[in-house]
Amino acid sequence: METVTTIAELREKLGPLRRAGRSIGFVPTMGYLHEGHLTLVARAKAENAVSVVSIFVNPLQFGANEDLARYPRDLARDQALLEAAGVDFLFAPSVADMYPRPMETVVDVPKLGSELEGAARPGHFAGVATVVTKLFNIVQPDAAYFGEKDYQQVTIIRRMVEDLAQPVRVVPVPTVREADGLACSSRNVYLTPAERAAAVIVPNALDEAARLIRTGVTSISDLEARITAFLRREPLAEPEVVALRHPDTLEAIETVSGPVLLLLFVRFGRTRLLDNRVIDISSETGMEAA
Ligand SMILES: Nc1ncnc2c1ncn2[C@@H]1O[C@H](COP(=O)(O)OP(=O)(O)OP(=O)(O)O)[C@@H](O)[C@H]1O
Ligand SMILES: CC(C)(CO)[C@@H](O)C(=O)[O-]
Ligand code: BAL
Repeated sequence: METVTTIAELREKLGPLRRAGRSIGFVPTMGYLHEGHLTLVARAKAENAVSVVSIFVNPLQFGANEDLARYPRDLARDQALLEAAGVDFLFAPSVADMYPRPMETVVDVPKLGSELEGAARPGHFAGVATVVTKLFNIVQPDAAYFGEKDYQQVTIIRRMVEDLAQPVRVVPVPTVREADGLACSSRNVYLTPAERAAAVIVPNALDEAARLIRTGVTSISDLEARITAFLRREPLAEPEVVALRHPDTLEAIETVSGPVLLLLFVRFGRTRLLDNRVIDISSETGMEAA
């Protein structure tokens, strides 16, 4: 694996490979890698001739009071993991290389980006869309791999790619979980042991929602209230977003009449955990009694 730290050097390395017709698979990350990231990497490697992973903690997507400064970083450990995974190129640029002067240009998907996580983090998704567009322009991948854990993010990126005809195939990858069901996330390291133990309530709430829907609860407001109450049974959990939405458009719906997306943002202390599940009772087995 080669670690490349400048845009110019990466372009120099990838240009001949692209011109030789070798497909490039790209995994953008903010580092501090875990099994979720490594699953995206495995897909990118399996489906492309050349694999590129970026590690860049993007200041544009952090609000003034967020965790940019303390976001976990360990480049040496990440390099060892990516080397072992057989990645071809790690792109780890500095902020000065990505943003030599303040950005005047912004890519925004304002409607999808201003609600749910976007309502709690104003400007976050414009920061994501802008850096992902810039990374796509630098890497020019054939395919880019994103985790479904960040469901709103991948929905926004798919829409951006469609609207702007960006020549990239966006590949969503299912959420990878720890043994107790908690979604792998770099921010899990912020949790105290008590918060980590309590966090299992989040995947359990996804199961509870599926159970309620299977037993015939169809009112969205009823379901949201019952899932919020379920989460509140855990004293360390502070539910911030409990939303059932249309899985493709993220639009609000009133009743369950097909597949529905449950999005959860739950705070434990200062740490916000994300999770989600598309619940489709027509494809779920094991009907339960109410
Ligand atoms: N558990 C997971 N399963 C699959 N993909 C994941 C998982 N966690 C993160 N990803 C994906 O990895 C990519 C890089 O994400 P990022 O580096 O922000 O990691 P993260 O664990 O989501 O970090 P954070 O804790 O800051 O949310 C994103 O596409 C993200 O959706
Ligand atoms: C896609 C991304 C790498 C853009 O900075 C980031 O939002 C992330 O890690 O999910
Ligand atoms: N959603 C992953 C990146 C972030 O939280 O800023």
